Amino acid sequence: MITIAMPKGRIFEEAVELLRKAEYRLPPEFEESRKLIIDVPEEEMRFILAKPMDVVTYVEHGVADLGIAGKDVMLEEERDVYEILDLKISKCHLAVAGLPNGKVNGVAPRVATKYPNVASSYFREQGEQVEIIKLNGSIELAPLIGLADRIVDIVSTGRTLKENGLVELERIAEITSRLIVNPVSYRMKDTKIDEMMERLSRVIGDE
Ligand SMILES: Nc1ncnc2c1ncn2[C@@H]1O[C@H](COP(=O)(O)OP(=O)(O)OP(=O)(O)O)[C@@H](O)[C@H]1O
Ligand SMILES: O=P(O)(O)OC[C@H]1O[C@H](OP(=O)(O)OP(=O)(O)O)[C@H](O)[C@@H]1O
Repeated sequence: MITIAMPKGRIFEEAVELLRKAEYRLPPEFEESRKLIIDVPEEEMRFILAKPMDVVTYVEHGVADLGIAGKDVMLEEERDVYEILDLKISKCHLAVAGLPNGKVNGVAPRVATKYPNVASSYFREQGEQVEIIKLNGSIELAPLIGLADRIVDIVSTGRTLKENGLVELERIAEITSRLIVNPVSYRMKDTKIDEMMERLSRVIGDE
């Protein structure tokens, strides 16, 4: 039996589609129910459904053997898990954005973000002193309302930036979802995990 932590939200649908393409027989419960634990006995698999930021926690603690997590989450927190496969789904990038010709008042620009560690290390590497303001969502609001001078956030289509009159200033990192594994599970259940990697690798897109 193998336990996989799946992120609820936007990655979920693409991840389920990828698993089905790899010929894992997942029941309609995946779309239809509000259950947080879904057992698939014919595949000897158990799926647990978690918040995207929490998937790594379940895998690190070993209550899930595997998980699917955005690279953004992996970059934000150093965790004791192995990243074993780029699933090439939920593509987006992390970027610095702000108002066009936005002026900075004071010495250290204020940067609003859901990713305080990524933002701090990025600006440290740039040799720029900033004040980080942690938010949990609607990051684009911060410069509009005067909470921050810039933001560090996910950009996908660019629509949220555009519709809020913001512009991308610097690109920080390319993001896709990754298959992650608990180090002990990787040793104990290597045959089943390797088989899963092979099956997924065959159906992952090339772009
Ligand atoms: N606009 C986007 N387009 C594509 N992928 C995205 C986008 N925004 C985020 N992602 C990716 O999807 C992952 C999950 O995002 P999602 O919005 O579902 O969850 P969340 O914002 O962390 O959680 P919640 O909104 O439930 O608090 C992110 O970690 C990132 O890798
Ligand atoms: O470039 P786009 O295609 O417009 O996508 C980018 C937006 O998507 C994410 O937000 P999400 O929808 O997860 O909402 P949130 O603000 O609650 O995090 C991200 O934080 C951006 O705001």
